[in-house]
Amino acid sequence: MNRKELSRQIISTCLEMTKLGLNQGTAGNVSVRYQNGMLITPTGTPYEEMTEDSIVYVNKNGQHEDGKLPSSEWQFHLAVYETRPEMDAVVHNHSRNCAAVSILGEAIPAIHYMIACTGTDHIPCVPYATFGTHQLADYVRDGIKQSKAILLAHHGLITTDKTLDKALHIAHEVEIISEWYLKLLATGKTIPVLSQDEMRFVLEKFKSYGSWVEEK
Ligand SMILES: C[C@H](O)[C@@H](O)[C@@H](O)C(=O)COP(=O)(O)O
Ligand SMILES: [Zn+2]
Repeated sequence: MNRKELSRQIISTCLEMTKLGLNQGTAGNVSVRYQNGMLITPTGTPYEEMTEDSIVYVNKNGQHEDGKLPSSEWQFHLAVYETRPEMDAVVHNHSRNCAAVSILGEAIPAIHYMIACTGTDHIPCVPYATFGTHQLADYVRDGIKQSKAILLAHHGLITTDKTLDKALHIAHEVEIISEWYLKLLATGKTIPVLSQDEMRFVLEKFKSYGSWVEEK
């Protein structure tokens, strides 16, 4: 796909993220793998104001094209592409329930089988580091090896997949799961979780189920 088309897809993913209630203000950023690096949203720009020309090319060494400033989180986007060569899209947001759960600094366990949409049986949470830092990118590099979705403590969520649609779809699912988890925690009761065997079974079934099919 050419740069123009990919840039359009990035902007429509951002707008869809807002429509789904997954973002507010200028929080969040979106990228796709492109040539020897990535195309990424500009920093601090409301999604409604973005045009194809606003999208920034950053190469794999972190150099960006002149006259444009990439997202402050360009380092963690590159870290995902380095760590997961099979993935081509990254979505980051501060959705309400994901950001709230991230403050606990703990993984979400297998409270519901839909967690399997992340490719594993829990949603890991990486430690806090200041936004836009190398340290945060290092935490992301570690976390994203385990799952297509990771919580960033005191911050939000990152998802990755082969396409923007899929990465956004996972972000939406994880937001709903986070909401369920917060409701369950509020009961004060012990929360039952699915067994590892059951989650392994669901993960297998997802390989041939609907939009969760793994493309080779
Ligand atoms: C302060 C920023 O909002 C930070 O939280 C970053 O992680 C973010 O989500 C948006 O930053 P950019 O506009 O630089 O992409
Ligand atoms: Zn952020």
